[in-house]
Amino acid sequence: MTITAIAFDLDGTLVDSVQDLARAANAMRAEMGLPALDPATVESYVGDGAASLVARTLRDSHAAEFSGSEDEKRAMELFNSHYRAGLTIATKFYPRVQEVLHTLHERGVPLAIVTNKPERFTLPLLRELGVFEHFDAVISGDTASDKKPSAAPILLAAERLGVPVEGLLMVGDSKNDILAGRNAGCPVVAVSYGYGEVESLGADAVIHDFRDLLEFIDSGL
Ligand SMILES: O=C(O)COP(=O)(O)O
Ligand SMILES: [Mg+2]
Repeated sequence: MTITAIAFDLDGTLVDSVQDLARAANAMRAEMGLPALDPATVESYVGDGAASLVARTLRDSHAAEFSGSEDEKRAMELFNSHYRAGLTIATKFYPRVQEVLHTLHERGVPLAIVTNKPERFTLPLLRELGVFEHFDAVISGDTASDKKPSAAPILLAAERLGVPVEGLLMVGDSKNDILAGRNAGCPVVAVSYGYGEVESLGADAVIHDFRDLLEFIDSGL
């Protein structure tokens, strides 16, 4: 397998954003007269984009999906404004992410972000963390025709990077990332430290430390 480019998931893979997501969700809940949720509960609701996160944190239920009710619309507006005002208060890169991104960028490997987070958060977050310039394509949850687990955002990333999708490695922390990679026909590496349980989902490799990505890539480049 020859890897010519890499697409990274964002939340749970490059950055731990749970504290800021939980703060925004709880600020929304407080304004709606609801008690706070603990960050671990909010973490379990992350992965399918902001609308799902808002519906789930509003109802405190994994089964909740955004239906467009007046309550949900108000919750969405509140969440959006609180999260946009504090995208990187506590959000941090996981260990060794910056050094590996820098190494890959220096080597000239085309890099993309493929996240379910909406553009209005993804773009300023990458800028605030100082890594926006490392990426040749940024595909957010509302950039392509559909979100992960659809293949659409990965196919769009490959098109924008100008590489065949078979050589684009998808790196992610959740079932959605692995399924999207499989649906797109590209190799997949899962990280074990993120928000999803990935050990038995059929990724080509599961890594526990971000630096192990270099070894995986060097075996295929
Ligand atoms: O915003 C989300 O729900 C998850 O985002 P991710 O695709 O970067 O993990
Ligand atoms: Mg993720």
